[in-house]
Amino acid sequence: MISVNGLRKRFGATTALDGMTFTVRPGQVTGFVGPNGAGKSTTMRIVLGLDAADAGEALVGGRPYRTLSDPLRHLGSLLDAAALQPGRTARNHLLWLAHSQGLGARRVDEVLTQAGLSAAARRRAGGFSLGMRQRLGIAAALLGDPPALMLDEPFNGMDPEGIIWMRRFLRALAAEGRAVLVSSHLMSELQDTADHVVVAGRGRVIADASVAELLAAASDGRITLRSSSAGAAAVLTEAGASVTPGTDGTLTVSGLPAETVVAVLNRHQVPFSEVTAYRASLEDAYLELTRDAVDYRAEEVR
Ligand SMILES: Nc1ncnc2c1ncn2[C@@H]1O[C@H](COP(=O)(O)OP(=O)(O)OP(=O)(O)O)[C@@H](O)[C@H]1O
Repeated sequence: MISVNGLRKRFGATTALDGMTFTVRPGQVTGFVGPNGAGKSTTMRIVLGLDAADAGEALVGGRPYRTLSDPLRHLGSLLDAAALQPGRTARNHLLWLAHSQGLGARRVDEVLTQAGLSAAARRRAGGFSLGMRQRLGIAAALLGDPPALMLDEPFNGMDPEGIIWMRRFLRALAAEGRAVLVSSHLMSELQDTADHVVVAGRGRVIADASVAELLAAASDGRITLRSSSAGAAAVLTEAGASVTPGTDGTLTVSGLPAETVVAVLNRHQVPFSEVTAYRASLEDAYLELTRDAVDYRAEEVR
C-alpha cells in the first residue's frame, strides 16, 4: 500500500503540492490523472525520496521509502523510461540493477520474459523505441517482485498493440494483489484498466473515487435520443429539459426522466428513435472535474 498524506511542496513561487492526500490499495489499479502541472510527478518523486516534502509524508507499506533496506522488494517504480545507459544491453541494464539489490540473473531473465523483451534482451537499450524503453522500465520495476508499483506515464510512446498489452499487464499485476499506481494524461488510456481514479489539480486531489462512481456521476441520469425533427429540442426545452445536440444527430437530454421525455415527444407527435441512458466516458468525467483546474488551455476556435 502507498499512502500520501497532506503533501506540500513549493518550488520558489510555485506551489507544486497543496495538501495532496490519497491511498493506493492492494489488488487495484489506481489511475493518477490531472492536467499539466497538477503535481503528479512531484508526488511520485517525493514517494521515492527524490524530492523532500515541505510538509506531510509519503509511506510505502507504512514506512518512508528512504528507510527501506531493500526498496526494490517493496516498491517498483518507473519515472522516466528514457533514463538509462544507452550503451548497455537491456539484460545488462537489469543485471546491474539486480546486483545492487542482491538479486540474481535468473530474476532478470524472468522479468525480461514478463515484459515481452526476451528477444531484445541482448540489444543495446540506446536503440530502443520509447515503447520498448517503457517495457524495460516495467521489467526493472518488477525485479524485486514488489507488492506495490508506481508508474509515471507508462503508456507514453506505446503503439496500439503495446497499449493493449500494458492494460492487460497492469490488470494482471493488480489481480496478483499488488497496489498499482499509474499516472496518465489521457483518461481514455485508463478506461478498462483502472479500478479507482485519483484526479489531481493544482497540487491537490479533486476526486478520489472508483471508476464506476465517476462514470455514474458524470452520466447524471441523462438520456440520449435520435430525432430528425427540429421540433424535438424545442418541445423538450419547453417541458423543462436541458437539451444538448450531439455531432452525430443525437440529442442529450437532462432534467427529465426518460418516460416523461417519451411522453412529451409523443404528445407533440415528434418522431424519434433510440432512447437510451447516456453513458459518459471516463474522459467526459475527467473533463468535467478538471474544468477549473487547467492552467493552460487553447483558446476555443470560433
Ligand atoms: N524542480 C522544479 N523546479 C521548479 N518547479 C517545478 C519543479 N518540479 C515541478 N515544478 C513545478 O511544480 C508544478 C507541478 O509539476 P509536476 O511535474 O509535479 O506536475 P505533473 O502533474 O506531473 O505535470 P505533467 O503532467 O505536465 O508532467 C508545476 O508547476 C511545475 O512547473
